[in-house]
Order: sequence, then structure tokens, then C-alpha cells
Amino acid sequence: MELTDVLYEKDNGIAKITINRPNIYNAFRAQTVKELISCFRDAWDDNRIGAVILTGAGEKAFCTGGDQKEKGDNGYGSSGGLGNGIGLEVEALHHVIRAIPKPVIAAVNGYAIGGGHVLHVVCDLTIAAENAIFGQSGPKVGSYDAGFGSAYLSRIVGEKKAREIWYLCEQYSAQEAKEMGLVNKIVPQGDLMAVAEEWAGKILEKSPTALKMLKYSFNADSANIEGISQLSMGSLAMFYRTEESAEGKNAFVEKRPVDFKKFRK
Ligand SMILES: CC(C)(COP(=O)(O)OP(=O)(O)OC[C@H]1O[C@@H](n2cnc3c(N)ncnc32)[C@H](O)[C@@H]1OP(=O)(O)O)[C@@H](O)C(=O)NCCC(=O)NCCSC(=O)c1cc(O)c2ccccc2c1O
Repeated sequence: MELTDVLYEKDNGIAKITINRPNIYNAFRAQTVKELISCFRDAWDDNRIGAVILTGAGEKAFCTGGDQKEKGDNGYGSSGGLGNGIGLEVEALHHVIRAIPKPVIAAVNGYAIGGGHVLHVVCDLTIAAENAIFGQSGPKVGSYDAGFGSAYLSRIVGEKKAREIWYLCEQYSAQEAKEMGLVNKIVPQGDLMAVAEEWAGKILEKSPTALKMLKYSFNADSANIEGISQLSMGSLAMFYRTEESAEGKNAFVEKRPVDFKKFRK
């Protein structure tokens, strides 16, 4: 597949996938998600690869979720069935990150917000730069990920914290994220990729079969969330076609305060 939104490199057993839309803080559109899925599948299929690093281009952001400027009144463009009617194959992306039988390390180099936050949540490990910022924003912009974004997040940080993250849509520092178990390690920004590669190198020294079975085992315990995710995305497709969802997206794009009051009936 020709790559326009993503950079993909393979070196010394490590695949590095970089979301490359830095001007809009690495927000993803339909094409970005397709390319990410394609790269993960390639890394899965390549027996020389033992670990994958996912990161964002530039120094500002890892990923800020769905590209709000590409979002129309019925989702992200595609009218077909892929992406559960939303136009973004986010479910398939979450699935391939979990299903690839090789550890995936998120190297979070800045904002991990909204759907970008969910991406690092579903990765096996997260290494954060000191300037990284974490948070969910769906309820502010007329969206939600009530699959892995909520149910799996609450397994990581606990129910109370996960509810706080979604209900308040605050932003959290790398240190706060580490304290709640969302991040494995914090490093100076300039060391981020070197440390991610060092961790990937340590993984490469281990038995690939043992790692594969461990990943399957960790996944098995939360596999039911795929079903919850399907329900979430199916309902999101309907929500996107409402005035309430449009108000959230339009307020962000128009850089004005959002007004959801009239929808509280
Ligand atoms: C991340 C921010 C808090 C940073 O704020 P800051 O003030 O530092 O920077 P700017 O806001 O000026 O941003 C710089 C530049 O980037 C553009 N940009 C940033 N994020 C996005 C985005 N998501 N989409 C489009 N454009 C973006 C911004 O407009 C600026 O460009 P200019 O041309 O104006 O200079 C702040 O940027 C922020 O809050 N961003 C929005 C983050 C957000 O709300 N994301 C959630 C969207 S919903 C979502 O992610 C989502 C999740 C899912 O799981 C889905 C599943 C299935 C389908 C859809 C899903 C989905 O949409």
C-alpha cells in the first residue's frame, strides 16, 4: 500500500510506525487508519520482526484522535460498511494492535488525546516523554469510545479514575499518567526513541513463542471488550448523525465554546 499519512521502517527486528500528520497533531482520517492497519499487518507477517513501536511525528503530539476537520455530518467520509458506519476502521485498528503476536510499544511524544489516547491504551506498553499529555475528549467534541476506550481503560486505571477521565475530559501529565498505571516509563523527550528501541531490543532477546502466548493470554482476559466495542462503534455511527454530536465537532473546528445545554432535555 502506498503510504501518505504514515511512515514505516523496519530495522534490526523492530518495526517503527509513525503517524505523520504533525500539522494537525497527528489526528487520523480514514486513510491514516487504513495505512496503520496495513503496517501492523506487514509487521505481523514478517518473521524477522519481533517488536513494534508506534509513535507520532514531530514534538507536539503522539495522536489527537479523529481529524475533526474531515468529519462531516455522518462521520468521516466513507458511506460503506467498513468502520461500522463511521467511516474510520478504528475497531479493526484496535484489533490488529491487540492481535499481532508481538509486543507493541507506544512511544508517546506529546499529546495523546481522544482516539489517540485510546491507541496508546490498547498498545502493550507505553513509554512517555516528559512533555507527554494524556486525556479523553469525546464528550467535549460530541464523540466517545465506549469500547476499549472505556472498558479496557478502567481495567488499567480503575473504575473511579476511568470515569473521571471520561466525565471531566481533563488533561494529565506524564507523571500523573504513570501514577495511575497508564504509563510504564517516563524519559526525557530526546531519549524517547532510544529508550523505546532499547526496550524493543530486550524483547527481541526473549522467546517469541513465550511472548506470543503471554500476549494471547493477556488478551483473552479482556477479549469480551471487542463485543462491547462493536456496540459502541455501532451506536457512535448513529450519534454522529445527530445535531448534538455536530455541535461538539463544529465548536472545535470553529474555535468557539461548545453549547450542549439545549440537548439536556
Ligand atoms: C490537543 C489539543 C489540546 C492541543 O491544543 P493546542 O492549543 O496546543 O493546539 P491547537 O488546538 O491549536 O492544535 C494545533 C493544530 O492542530 C489541529 N488539531 C489538533 N487536533 C486535531 C484533531 N483531532 N482534528 C483536527 N485538527 C486537529 C488544530 O485544529 C490546530 O490546527 P490550526 O490549523 O487551527 O492551527 C487540541 O488540539 C485538541 O483538543 N484537539 C482535539 C482533540 C480531540 O478532541 N480529539 C478527539 C476527536 S474524537 C476521536 O478522537 C475519536 C475517537 C475514537 O475512538 C473514534 C472511534 C471511531 C470513530 C471515530 C473516533 C473518533 O473520532
